[in-house]
Amino acid sequence: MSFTERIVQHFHNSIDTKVQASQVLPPLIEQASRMMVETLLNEGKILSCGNGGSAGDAQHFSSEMLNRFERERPSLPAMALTTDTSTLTSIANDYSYNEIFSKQIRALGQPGDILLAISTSGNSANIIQAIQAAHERDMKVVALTGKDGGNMAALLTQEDCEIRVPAKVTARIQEVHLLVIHCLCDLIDEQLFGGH
Ligand SMILES: O=C(CO)[C@@H](O)[C@H](O)[C@H](O)[C@H](O)COP(=O)(O)O
Ligand SMILES: [Zn+2]
Repeated sequence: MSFTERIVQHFHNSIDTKVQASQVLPPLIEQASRMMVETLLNEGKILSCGNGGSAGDAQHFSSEMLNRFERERPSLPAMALTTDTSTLTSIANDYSYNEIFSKQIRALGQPGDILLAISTSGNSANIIQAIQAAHERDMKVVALTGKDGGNMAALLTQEDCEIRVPAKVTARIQEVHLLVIHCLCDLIDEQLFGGH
């Protein structure tokens, strides 16, 4: 296979994954957006976390809340837990990498806030502990997952929402996660500032 064919194959795989996801995820994305709007209307905030590419997605979401998505509107309260390297390294160094998000949630999370927990496998230990900490703080969880949902899926309650991409390749799952994030931003703006 030439590099061009290889690249085209990536594009086609990504397109196919998005088509499959479009057939199952819309109701879950709508449900998650309504959860987030309810939190924001009640003076709550959205905390986000993930590892690697998903850390980028966590920051992508918070930046579009704090700044804006596509329309001019006031800033919305969100915070990625993946950016403060002094906090991340000190928690990992003094306690465990598994606690880098949960320790922050115990300090920052308030009842009614939402945790956006992103993991393509659903098995990253620090995301598992983040969800446990969020529940301890009476927060709800919106989980972006993939594969079989991993151990995260069993942790989620009826109050939470899991948006699980029907795919097994991490990169393809992440490509859908980013589209989901943009759908969430659009639906949040539409509910808060649009006609709905
Ligand atoms: O972005 C990629 C792969 O495309 C990687 O950096 C990936 O994010 C890392 O392997 C993460 O550690 C995977 O964690 P998770 O998605 O299973 O929670
Ligand atoms: Zn990636």
